[in-house]
Amino acid sequence: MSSVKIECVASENYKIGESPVWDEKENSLLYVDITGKKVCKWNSLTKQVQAISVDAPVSSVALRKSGDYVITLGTRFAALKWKDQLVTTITHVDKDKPNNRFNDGKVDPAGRYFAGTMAEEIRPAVLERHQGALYTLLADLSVVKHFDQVDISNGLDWSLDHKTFFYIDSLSYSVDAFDYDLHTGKIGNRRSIYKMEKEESIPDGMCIDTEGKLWVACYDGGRVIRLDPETGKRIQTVKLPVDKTTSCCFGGKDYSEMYVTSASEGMDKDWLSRQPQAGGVFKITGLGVKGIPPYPFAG
Ligand SMILES: O=C(O)[C@H](O)[C@@H](O)[C@H](O)[C@H](O)CO
Ligand SMILES: [Zn+2]
Repeated sequence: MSSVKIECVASENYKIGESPVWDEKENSLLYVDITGKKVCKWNSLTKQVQAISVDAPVSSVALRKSGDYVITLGTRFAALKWKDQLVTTITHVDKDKPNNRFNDGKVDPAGRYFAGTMAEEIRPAVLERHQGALYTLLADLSVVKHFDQVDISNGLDWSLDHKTFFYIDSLSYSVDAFDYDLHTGKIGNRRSIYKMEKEESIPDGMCIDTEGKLWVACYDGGRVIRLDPETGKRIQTVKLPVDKTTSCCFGGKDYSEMYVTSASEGMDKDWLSRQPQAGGVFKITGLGVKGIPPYPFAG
């Protein structure tokens, strides 16, 4: 049996750390601090963090085929040139909703960038309901809207055979599945595959492993849980030393390490003094399971 080890690799008390994504070419973990308005890069060789400040809440970052990155910034999809620290808008969504921002985003196996929106939070998980929608940015830089009435658009990933899309709208306390057509990028036949237990609190970011099992970060639950989408059962729980675990991805050598982001926003002094690593980024080793490389945006 492997023994699970957890280490805090970046302890900067980010406000809302999110969207971890492994950049193999750079031996680095990319992630964002949403309300801290920063895109960060942690170099696994030097252990140093580089950060680029942006002018709006930045909720996700993805690799790009042509090099560099794409991000969701406010209600915009934007291109990020790391070396030049240059951000250029690609396109806007939710133009009629000035109080909205993007949240989690991820690229599908065909290179489409999926990302959803939500109303700005008054405090964690408290916001005007049903304001969000799920979008895709296509390689030709056009945008498709899949559905609206979303509360907090969150974790997303695809099954290993690319026939299922997994999705979390946090306030439904459910992990959902859709049939997925990789050829067209269309989704349908929504159903719930897992309902959160009370102590797991709010489902947030999510990723898949090489065995087709889902890992879900539990916001206010201080853990990541491993789910079998076939049986709808939880098969593992890994607790972290912070409550506000926001998202997870695999990275490192052969994608054998898991990286977990967390938040500190919304915690009072007392809570923060009990959890000094709140807002940190964690590396979990010894899980005995690997992940798959992130797909780059095709545009
Ligand atoms: O990390 C995110 O995805 C959101 O932007 C956060 O704000 C939390 O998820 C939310 O507060 C809990 O639902
Ligand atoms: Zn999230």
